[in-house]
Amino acid sequence: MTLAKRNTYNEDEKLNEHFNWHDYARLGHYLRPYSWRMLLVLGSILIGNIAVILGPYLMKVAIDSAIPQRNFQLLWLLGGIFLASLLVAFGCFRYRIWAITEIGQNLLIDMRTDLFTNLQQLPFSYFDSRPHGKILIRVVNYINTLSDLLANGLVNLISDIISLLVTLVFMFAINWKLTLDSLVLIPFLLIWAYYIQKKQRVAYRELSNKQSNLNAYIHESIDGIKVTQGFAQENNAIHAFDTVANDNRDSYMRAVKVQYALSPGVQNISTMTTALIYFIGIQQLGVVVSTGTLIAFLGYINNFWNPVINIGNFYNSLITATAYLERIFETMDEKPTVIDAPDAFALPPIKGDVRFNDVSFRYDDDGPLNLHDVSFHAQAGQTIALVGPTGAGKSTIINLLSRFYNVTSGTITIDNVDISQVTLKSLRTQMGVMQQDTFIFSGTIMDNIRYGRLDATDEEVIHAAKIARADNFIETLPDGYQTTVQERGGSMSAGQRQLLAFARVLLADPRILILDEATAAIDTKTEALLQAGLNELLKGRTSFIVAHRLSTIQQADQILVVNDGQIVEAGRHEDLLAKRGEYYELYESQYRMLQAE
Ligand SMILES: Nc1ncnc2c1ncn2[C@@H]1O[C@H](COP(=O)(O)OP(=O)(O)OP(=O)(O)O)[C@@H](O)[C@H]1O
Repeated sequence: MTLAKRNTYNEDEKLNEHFNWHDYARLGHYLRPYSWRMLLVLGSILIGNIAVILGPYLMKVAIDSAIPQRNFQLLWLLGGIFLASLLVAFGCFRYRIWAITEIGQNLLIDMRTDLFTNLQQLPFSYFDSRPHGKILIRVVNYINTLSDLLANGLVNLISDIISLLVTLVFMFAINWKLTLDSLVLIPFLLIWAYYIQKKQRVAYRELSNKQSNLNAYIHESIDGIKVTQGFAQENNAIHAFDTVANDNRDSYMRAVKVQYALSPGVQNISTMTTALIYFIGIQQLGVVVSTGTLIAFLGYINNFWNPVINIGNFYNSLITATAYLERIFETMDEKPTVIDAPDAFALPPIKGDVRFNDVSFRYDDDGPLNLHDVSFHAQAGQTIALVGPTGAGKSTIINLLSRFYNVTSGTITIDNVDISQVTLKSLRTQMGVMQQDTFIFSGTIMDNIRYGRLDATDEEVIHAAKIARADNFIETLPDGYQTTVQERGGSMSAGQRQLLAFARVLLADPRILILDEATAAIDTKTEALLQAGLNELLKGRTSFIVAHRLSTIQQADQILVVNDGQIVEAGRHEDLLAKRGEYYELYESQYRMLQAE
C-alpha cells in the first residue's frame, strides 16, 4: 500500500505548486464586481485626505501671515475651514469603514462559495487522502484573512498611496529642495523590505502548515473522543496536542520575528529623516526656509511617514496572506476527477440490470490493484449479497457501482449503458446508497429522512418511515418527527440510525439499492425490525448488500464471495454450500454459530 503518501496531522502538507506573483492578478476577478463601490470609497478617501492634509497648510498661513499681520478675520476664516475639513474627514471616514466592511464580507462569501462548491465536487479520494481539519481551516480561517486583506488592506493601501502623493505634492509645492532631502533615505528602506520579504514568505508558509496541523489534530481528536476516553488515552491525546500546539507557537514566533524586522527599519528611517529636516531646516531658517514652512514641513513629514508605515504593514500582510492564498488556490484548482464525460448523457430511467466486465481498480495511482478482473451479472430485481473476509474488496465493488471512484480498467454497465458515459446526477439519483455508518445531519428527524427526496411531503416522509419500520421509535421521541438530532445522530442507537437510513432510501425510491450492512451487534428485537424494514426496501429493486446477516445472505439470489480483490465464487446459498469451497469455509467459521443462536 502507498498509504504513507497520505497526509496526517503531524505531517506538513506539500504544495503542488508554489504561489506565483502573477497569481495576484487572479484576485482581481473577485474584486471586479465591487469596482464601483471601491471607486466610491477611494473618492471618499481622496476627499477625506485632502481635508486632513489642509490642516498643516492652514497652520502655515496662520503663522506666516494671519498672526504677524494680526488679521483676525483671516484667522476666523482659517478656523472655520479647519472645522469644516474635520467634519468632511469624519464623514468620509465613516462611509469608508461601512462600505469596506460590506465589500469584505461579500468577498468572503464569494471566495468561500467557490471553494465550497469545488469541494462538493471533489471525489472521495481527495477526502480519503488528507485530514479534514486541514480542509476546514482553508475554508474558514484562510479565507477570513484574505478577504480582510483584499477589502480593507487594498483600500487602505490605495488610500495611503493617495495620501502619500497628495502630501508629496504639498511638500514639493512648499519647498522642493527640502522635499528631496526628506526622500534621501527611502532607497535603504526598499532594500531592507526586499531582503526581509524572502525570509518572511518561508516563515509564513511554515506557520500555515503548523496551523493546519493543529486544526487537523483538534478536529481528529474531537471526532475520536469516544475512542480516546474509551481507552483512557486522554493524557496521550493532550501530549500529542501539546506537541502540535508548541510547533505552532514556535513557528509563529519565528514568523513574527521576521515580520517585525521591517517596522523598526521604517521607524528608524522616519526618525532620521525628521532629524535631517530639523538639521537642514534650522541651518537655513530665515534664509530659504520660513518658520511656518519648517513647522508645516515637519507636519507633512509625519503625514508622509504614516502612509509609508501603513504600506509597509500592508506589504507584510500581503506576504503573510500569500501563504494562505496558495493553499486556497490549490484547493480551488483541485480538479474533480470523477466528472461527467464531455459527451455524457442522462441515464434513462433504469430497470436495474447491472454488469461488471473485467473491472480492475486501485485506490492509489502508484499502489497495487485493490480489485482484479471482477466480472458478474445482476439481473434487474435481484438481490446480490457480497461476502468475504475483511479487506477483501466488497465495499470497493459497491463504491465503483455508484462511481464514487473511476475504474482503472474494465467497464460497469447498467441496462447495457456504460456508467462512465452518463451524467453523475442521472446515475446517482437512480441509486440508493446506504453506507455502513449512516450519516445523520443536524436538524429534525423529518429533515433527515427528507434528505432522500427533498420535495417529499410530510405525509410521504411518514409513510416511508412506517414502511421502513422506523415509525415506532420515532413516535416515542419527545417531539416525534420534529425532534432535533445532532450531526452524526449521537443521541440515537445504531439500529435506530439504520432504520432512519432505510426510510431515507425508501423515500428516494431508487431502482438500484446499495447497502453496506452494519456489523454492529444489535438485539434480536431490533434485528427483526431491521429485517422487516430491509425486506420492504428490497422489493422490486436490484440490491447489492455487503451482507453480515445470515438471513440476508440466505435469501439472496446470488452470493458473490470476494477474496483478495477477486470474486472467487458465485451462486446461491445451497449451491455454494454444496460446493464445499471458500463460501462453505466462511459459512462454517462465521455463520454457523449465528444460525445456532
Ligand atoms: N479509501 C481507500 N484508500 C486506499 N485503500 C483503501 C481505501 N478503502 C479501502 N482500501 C483498501 O482496499 C482493500 C479493500 O477494502 P474494502 O473496504 O473494499 O474491503 P471490504 O471487503 O469491504 O472490508 P470490510 O468487510 O472490512 O468492510 C483493503 O485492502 C483496503 O485497505
